[in-house]
Amino acid sequence: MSKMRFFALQELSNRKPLEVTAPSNKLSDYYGSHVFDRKKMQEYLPKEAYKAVTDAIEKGTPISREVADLIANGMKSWAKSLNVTHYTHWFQPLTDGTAEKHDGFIEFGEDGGVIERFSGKLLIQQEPDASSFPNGGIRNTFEARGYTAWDVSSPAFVVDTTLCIPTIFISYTGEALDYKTPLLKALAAVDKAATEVCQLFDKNVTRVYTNLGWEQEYFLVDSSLYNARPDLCLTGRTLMGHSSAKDQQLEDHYFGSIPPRVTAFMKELEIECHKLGIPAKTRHNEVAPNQFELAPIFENCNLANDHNQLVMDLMKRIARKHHFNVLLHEKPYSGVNGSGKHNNWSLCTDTGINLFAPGKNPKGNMLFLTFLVNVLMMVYKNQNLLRASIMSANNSHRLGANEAPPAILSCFLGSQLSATLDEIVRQVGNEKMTPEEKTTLKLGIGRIPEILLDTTDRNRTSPFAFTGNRFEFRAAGSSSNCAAAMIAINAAMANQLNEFRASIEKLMEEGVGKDEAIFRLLKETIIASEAIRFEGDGYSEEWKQEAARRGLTNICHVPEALMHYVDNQSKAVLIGERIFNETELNSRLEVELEKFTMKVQIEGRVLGDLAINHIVPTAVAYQNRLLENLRGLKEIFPAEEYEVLSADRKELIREISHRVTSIKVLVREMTEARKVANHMENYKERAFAYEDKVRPYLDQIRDHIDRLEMEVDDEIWPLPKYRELLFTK
Ligand SMILES: NC(=O)CC[C@H](N)C(=O)O
Repeated sequence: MSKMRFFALQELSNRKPLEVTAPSNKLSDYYGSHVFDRKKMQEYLPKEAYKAVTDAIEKGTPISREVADLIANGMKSWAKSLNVTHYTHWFQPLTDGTAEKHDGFIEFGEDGGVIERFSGKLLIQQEPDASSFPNGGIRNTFEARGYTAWDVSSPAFVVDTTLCIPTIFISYTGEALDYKTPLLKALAAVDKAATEVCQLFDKNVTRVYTNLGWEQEYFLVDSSLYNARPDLCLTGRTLMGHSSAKDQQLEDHYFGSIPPRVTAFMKELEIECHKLGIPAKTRHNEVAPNQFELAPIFENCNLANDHNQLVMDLMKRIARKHHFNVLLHEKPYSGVNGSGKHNNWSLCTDTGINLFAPGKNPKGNMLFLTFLVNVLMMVYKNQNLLRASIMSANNSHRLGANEAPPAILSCFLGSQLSATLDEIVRQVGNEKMTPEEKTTLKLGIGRIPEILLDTTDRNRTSPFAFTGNRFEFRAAGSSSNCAAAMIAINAAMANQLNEFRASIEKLMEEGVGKDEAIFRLLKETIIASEAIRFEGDGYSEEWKQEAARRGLTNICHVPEALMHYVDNQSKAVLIGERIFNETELNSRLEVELEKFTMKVQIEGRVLGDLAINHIVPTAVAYQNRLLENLRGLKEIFPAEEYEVLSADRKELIREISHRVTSIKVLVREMTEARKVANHMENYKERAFAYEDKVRPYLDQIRDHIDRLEMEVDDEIWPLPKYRELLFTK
């Protein structure tokens, strides 16, 4: 093993950036070339089939079997033009990735000869085995079979020689087993609720779309080094490793010049993204050494999320070509920045209004303020659901550490906008407002665009920050499926908007005018949600105390945070808005808890193995060399001098012994703790036991190993060190 580290370092010295050439100098020549978009549909589909697809996308009308056959045939013809041989339903089970099973177009024709066919039936629906994917107990109670069904709103695309059809994935009995199904429901719920609120202001609005712009952070590490670190290979993070003398202290990596091998990787990644119609736009070095970011232009949420899933997959594949491994884990290295996947979220009407951007007149601004204030209330009431939606074994290492938002939810608005809200509270009285009062208020509200233009500040420490025309949910983790956060946020927003509208209608029924009803309710909501507004440093210790005083929750314990998926408020939102039924919600919780348990279990096993089979033998070998040295010293020096000369080595031998013993004891105890937890019948108890009883050992064992790393001869240390992992370009 120890040789691996040195082979790896040797191999590295010969690496060169790969040559990457774009298919054309003009991006538009190949942008979307691998997507069955509207233009290609028009070209490859008969008129009636084209109309059926666009109707299905826009109005949700079902597609008949006959038409599906026509569409499938057209799709196949297009795919053949790209030398495609296989097709697959492409879906997003509750794992950390996507799923696909390729089938060839090959079939026997009537005369027994071989033909290539793709039927409407296969396009629309397929039946993978649901029991082999995480299903949170649904499979135990029902049949194992599952269905994948075509999501017409996301276009088919070609990767390599396979035609991929985005689908939802449900059980035989109709329960969602994926991220896409509830996401589509949450998007529909917020569409309906937001449209109804918009109609209080503007009857022309008939739909509200959700936009998502994600920012994918990641680390790259040379494949040779990666392969020499079993912990990286098996858990996605380093379970040990003393910090490098230099890491990100000098802040010299962020936005720095991108290393040539990385540029080559990024270029190829972007080309592949563009072929797939993924509007990749921004690339840069992130804060930690060897950390980078890719961000596209925002898109419709469902499509944006498919694209993010696709990008994560592309990254892994393209990185390998460039002799890199991409680390999507939220915290691959302790002590330096982790990786987030900030979700930029906005709502937009079919009349072209961004509901999180101030309007051109007081009326438009009232609409903006209404949505803004409802977001604050949504976050305030659903802090626990929002946290549950992004909490995981991985992300728990990131939250609250090295420039990542804390586990406390709060909203940053910027001081000016915040002051405007306070002003509304001040100006709206408890009595009926006079026309003059209303005019003054509206005038004030009318000034919002000017205010925002110059003064939208940024606050990197806020988990839910307003950034001028959208909100940025910064707590989401780099390896996660954005859908988890988007389901929670959009469902919660739908719920909040429904309540808001109901309250307005009630006031209006009681004879209060519409404007006044809105003002009053805005005031009430601003006051009620005040605790969630925070403009200061979200990383500071004071904020933790202040947040506690405000009654905000701060839950770092993973199972405890996840349990809030099923608290009363979360149920009111997720079941109330019909995103999940009771069974689905419980199964989701079970999947998340089990995922947590298994990740910690794997980490425990890997660490145990590395500690006992790699680190302890290395430490003992070094100790033997020290002993040898002592014996030599003793031979040639008089006793008194020997005592003086050998003192430090004796101390080191003692120290190494102490650490080796501690590691052995701790690994044994950790294994016992795992056994106890594994025997627990109930998955909730098991997850709690893993958090409370198993996980603490990981840090304790690591601590001894990291100290040994500083003591043992570098030449025999078996695992690539942080300085090598972080600084090799
Ligand atoms: N520059 C940045 O925005 C750092 C973000 C940080 N990597 C995170 O985990 O969220």
